[in-house]
Amino acid sequence: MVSVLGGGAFGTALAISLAQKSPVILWARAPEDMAQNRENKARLPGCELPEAITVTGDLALAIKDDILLVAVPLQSLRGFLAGHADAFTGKTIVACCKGIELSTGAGPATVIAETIPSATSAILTGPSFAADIARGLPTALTLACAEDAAGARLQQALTTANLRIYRTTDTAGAELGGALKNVVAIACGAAMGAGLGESARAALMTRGFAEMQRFAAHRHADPATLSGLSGFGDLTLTCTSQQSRNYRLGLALGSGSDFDASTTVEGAATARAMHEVAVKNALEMPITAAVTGLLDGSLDVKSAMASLLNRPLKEE
Ligand SMILES: NC(=O)C1=CN([C@@H]2O[C@H](COP(=O)(O)OP(=O)(O)OC[C@H]3O[C@@H](n4cnc5c(N)ncnc54)[C@H](OP(=O)(O)O)[C@@H]3O)[C@@H](O)[C@H]2O)C=CC1
Ligand SMILES: O=C(CO)COP(=O)(O)O
Repeated sequence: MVSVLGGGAFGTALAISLAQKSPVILWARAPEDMAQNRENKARLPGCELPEAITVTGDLALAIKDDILLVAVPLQSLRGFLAGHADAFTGKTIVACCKGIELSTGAGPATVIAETIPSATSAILTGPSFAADIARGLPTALTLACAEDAAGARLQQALTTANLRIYRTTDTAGAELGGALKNVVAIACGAAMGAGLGESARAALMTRGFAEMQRFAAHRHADPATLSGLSGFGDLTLTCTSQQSRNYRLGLALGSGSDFDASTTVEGAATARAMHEVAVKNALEMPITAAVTGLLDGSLDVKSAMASLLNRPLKEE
């Protein structure tokens, strides 16, 4: 059986999809409202929880299962796993989060390996809005697991009628694609919010993808992974849809409107983390630098765009 740990939008959507096949435990740290109303009104309104889902706040009950999907934000992942390290010993842990840790520069697969070395670690990533999955719309994701046999088992276990899962052993590539596309989505949102137009967005997506490939090469990821669902696929979705919170943060920055600071926006911390790694390693990441400047208030969109346009001319 599969348990989903984390009662946010994505965890709830995955539980709803998996419940088509077998019973699922959905653990949340505040489960009461969801358990009572059979709906995650706060994070995924309008999606009824099927009977096959048991909502619980009892982590010991949820961790009894073999396959544990962990859907908490990346910056909380290490603390969450370390806080229950004994219970996670020897389990199969699939991180369902996207980002790079601010304190270490590590992605989710590395965080699992460092905190629970006895676990089999994997990542589930790719272009998918929680609401689409929960509504049963067709979605394709990437399951990355360094151990191919374990990856194949997870691929079978997690595929549902509407969730088609591809697999790879390149965990570094999969985690970087999912993390870095959020930074580019903030840049694209900012350009659109400031009225710079769709041609500017296409340029940012393309040159942002070049930054993603550069960063991934630095981490010895397979370039082919970046061209797949977890990289190019998710970049396309996130940079073009107002369903994306990263894109919406960018829109707010670009248009000078308010944004609810309690929203989960993985790209904000990831931009800062990437920028730090890039500076330390002399990696050329101008869009990431511009997004970091927008986020810390040291740049406005006009000067951020000027900083990109005024760089020395180069070959593509
Ligand atoms: N939403 C989407 O469409 C998709 C999201 N993702 C990824 O999924 C991950 C989670 O995002 P999402 O579900 O959307 O976010 P939400 O903001 O909807 O929910 C985050 C959840 O994480 C819980 N949480 C936060 N910190 C902790 C902690 N320390 N211990 C336990 N639980 C914690 C929150 O609990 P509480 O409610 O109690 O605060 C909340 O239930 C992100 O990395 C995101 O990039 C991936 C694909 C699609
Ligand atoms: O990762 C996602 C889509 O694949 C969700 O995007 P946001 O976190 O920007 O909402």
